[in-house]
Amino acid sequence: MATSLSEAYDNHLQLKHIIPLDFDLVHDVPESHLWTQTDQFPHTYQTCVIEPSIPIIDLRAPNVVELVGNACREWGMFQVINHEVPASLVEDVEGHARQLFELPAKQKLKALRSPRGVTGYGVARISPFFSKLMWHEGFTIMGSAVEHAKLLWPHQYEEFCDAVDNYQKKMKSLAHKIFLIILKALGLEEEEDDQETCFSASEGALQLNSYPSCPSPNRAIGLAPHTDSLLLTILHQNDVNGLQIFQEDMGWVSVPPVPEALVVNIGDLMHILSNGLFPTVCHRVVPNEARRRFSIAYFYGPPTDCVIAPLSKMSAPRFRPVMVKDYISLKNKHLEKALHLIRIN
Ligand SMILES: C=C1C[C@]23C[C@H]1CC[C@H]2[C@@]12CCC[C@@](C)(C(=O)O1)[C@H]2[C@@H]3C(=O)O
Ligand SMILES: O=C(O)CCC(=O)C(=O)O
Ligand SMILES: [Fe+2]
Repeated sequence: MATSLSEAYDNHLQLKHIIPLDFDLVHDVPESHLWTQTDQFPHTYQTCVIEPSIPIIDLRAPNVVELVGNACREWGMFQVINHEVPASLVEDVEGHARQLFELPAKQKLKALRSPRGVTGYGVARISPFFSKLMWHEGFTIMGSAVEHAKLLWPHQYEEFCDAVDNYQKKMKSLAHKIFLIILKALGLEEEEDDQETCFSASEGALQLNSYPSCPSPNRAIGLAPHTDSLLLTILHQNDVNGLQIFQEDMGWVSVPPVPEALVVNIGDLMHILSNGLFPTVCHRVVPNEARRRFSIAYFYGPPTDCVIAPLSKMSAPRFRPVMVKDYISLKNKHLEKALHLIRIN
């Protein structure tokens, strides 16, 4: 029987790795969230001084394949405009996310993720890998959000559900469109490769992120450095800075919010498909002292029983074939080391 995306993520967590801090109650960064002096800060805190900019690509540009290909090779990330997702829908979902995270902690805990579950309210899934907690709270949706939304708003959950359903549909078709552009950039014509057939039934997950304003932003982290696991991620950010990507030669580079643009980044599975040609981009979020940041991330991935391997046209494969669900388990256990475990040396 096919494994669903949420089943693939099933692993048992302790409550301390699920319940976020009640940020309304704190006026300083508690010990549990203090990230200075930890040897777990994987890279320096320093941000890049000359800010190079991540490409902004018009999806209607005649040379879109070339632009996307260059951005994927050089950055593993780009922003898209003219993506045809209505601004009103994005604003609507952002408004609902704001309403959700502004509920009193007691109310939000009603929709807490279960220790084995993947959907609902809680800290980021990567939290157990770090000794310090993050200045962040999240709400994960896979498929319908009804079950959890009913617990939050027993009488008016429908508006929330309709908005996120609609958003997921739009994201899915946009993600598929961008995925096909990326395949073309890799020199593959539609339906040329067997793997593509598997991808046509791709799945997705939606993550609402909230990063409350932080009294001491240099001593806390919004979201610790990580790469996204699936094929690609499409992100909307509100107008509060915070997202940064790590580039070997430059350090941390900010990804500024651009009105109406969506951020696209390569995930681990795309890195494998491209045989390492496209980097899976390491990113993090730094907190803001004055304002609360919101983001909405859509993760696009193939069905979990699909096998992922470098595209057949690539010579000298650098990764061995892996089933999506097995890669997810590896990532759940080993985080960023997962990619090395499937590398052919
Ligand atoms: C479909 C996904 C993708 C997940 C896991 C699951 C649901 C939530 C996603 C995130 C969201 C926050 C960062 C991340 C790294 C995390 O901790 O949870 C993401 C992760 C991944 O890209 O692996
Ligand atoms: O909030 C952001 O900008 C980043 C979110 C993110 O990296 C994620 O949800 O995986
Ligand atoms: Fe991410």
